[in-house]
Amino acid sequence: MQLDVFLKQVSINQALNSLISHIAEAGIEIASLVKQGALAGVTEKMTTTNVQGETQMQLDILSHDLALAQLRASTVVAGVLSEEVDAPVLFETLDAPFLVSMDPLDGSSNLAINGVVGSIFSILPNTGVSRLGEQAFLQPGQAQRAAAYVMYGPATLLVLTMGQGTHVFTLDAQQQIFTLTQQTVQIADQTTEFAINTSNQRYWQPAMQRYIAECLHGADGPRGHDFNMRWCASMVMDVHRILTRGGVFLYPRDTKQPVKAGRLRLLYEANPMSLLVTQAGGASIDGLDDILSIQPTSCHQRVPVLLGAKQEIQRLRDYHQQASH
Ligand SMILES: O=P(O)(O)OC[C@H]1O[C@](O)(COP(=O)(O)O)[C@@H](O)[C@@H]1O
Ligand SMILES: [Mg+2]
Ligand SMILES: [Mg+2]
Repeated sequence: MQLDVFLKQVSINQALNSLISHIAEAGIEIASLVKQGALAGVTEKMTTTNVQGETQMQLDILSHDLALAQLRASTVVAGVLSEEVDAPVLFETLDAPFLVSMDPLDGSSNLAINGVVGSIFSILPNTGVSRLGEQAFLQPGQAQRAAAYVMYGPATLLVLTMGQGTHVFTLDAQQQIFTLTQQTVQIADQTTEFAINTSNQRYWQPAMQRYIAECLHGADGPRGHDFNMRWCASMVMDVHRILTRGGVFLYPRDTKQPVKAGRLRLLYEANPMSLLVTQAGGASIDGLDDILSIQPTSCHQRVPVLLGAKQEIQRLRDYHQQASH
């Protein structure tokens, strides 16, 4: 089933359907640039840094521009918060029904090694951006109307939730149309696979030290079985693996840079991914609290992210609760 047919079947909200179609178009445009690699200059670094102080890749900027143009063209978006700009971009359509928070290119360090990258989108209701300005974006993740990522891998995928399950669409490269290939994804409650950047181990808190130590002890330790490990350095790819074959993805709080609560950004990485994962039967916490219930305090706020298999995330929550007493 093609994306537009699917949208008509599951939602009568034409504005939302149109917005998702424009996000899909942005994904198709970015995918064709990614596939050109060095021929399109996408592996080149810029001399500029973004608001996070990270060196931007040429494709970070191009993806931001392409996605912004599609969101503006939809006419149903009032403003866009992007990883690549300091303050939200407000459109002339200030009373339009939606706001979008986006990471136009996630995992961009992978471009240099021809690895998988993606784009992440969070769709929020417009609760008054004309009055509130950037405050209007500071809504908890549970307010999201939809969330999606586009994954630029061997195949280009659109993974979407509108609050009724998480669904996977694959791009037909010939026709340039997304087609439904997996409906209502379900993440298994248990897993024997974890994803974490262990080079940060010495900075983790005791609860995370305990969880990973127990996994590494495998069959000889308290868990009684061996664990496997994966780390793609691309949240889109790591989350996609969890949606398709299970597991947990962990980017915990650490003391590496004490001013940062975690590495990932709440409004355009943690929240949309948490909605996609919870809609697939998984869980997502910052250690103690559900990510989707966190009240944001600033646009580029960082947050620890532990998401995936429900029972493992509950175990992690227990360990954090025990350590906090
Ligand atoms: O470099 P590290 O510590 O492995 O971090 C990888 C994480 O950083 C990110 O690349 C951050 O995203 P950006 O590339 O959009 O800044 C995530 O995709 C990934 O999970
Ligand atoms: Mg990112
Ligand atoms: Mg990015």
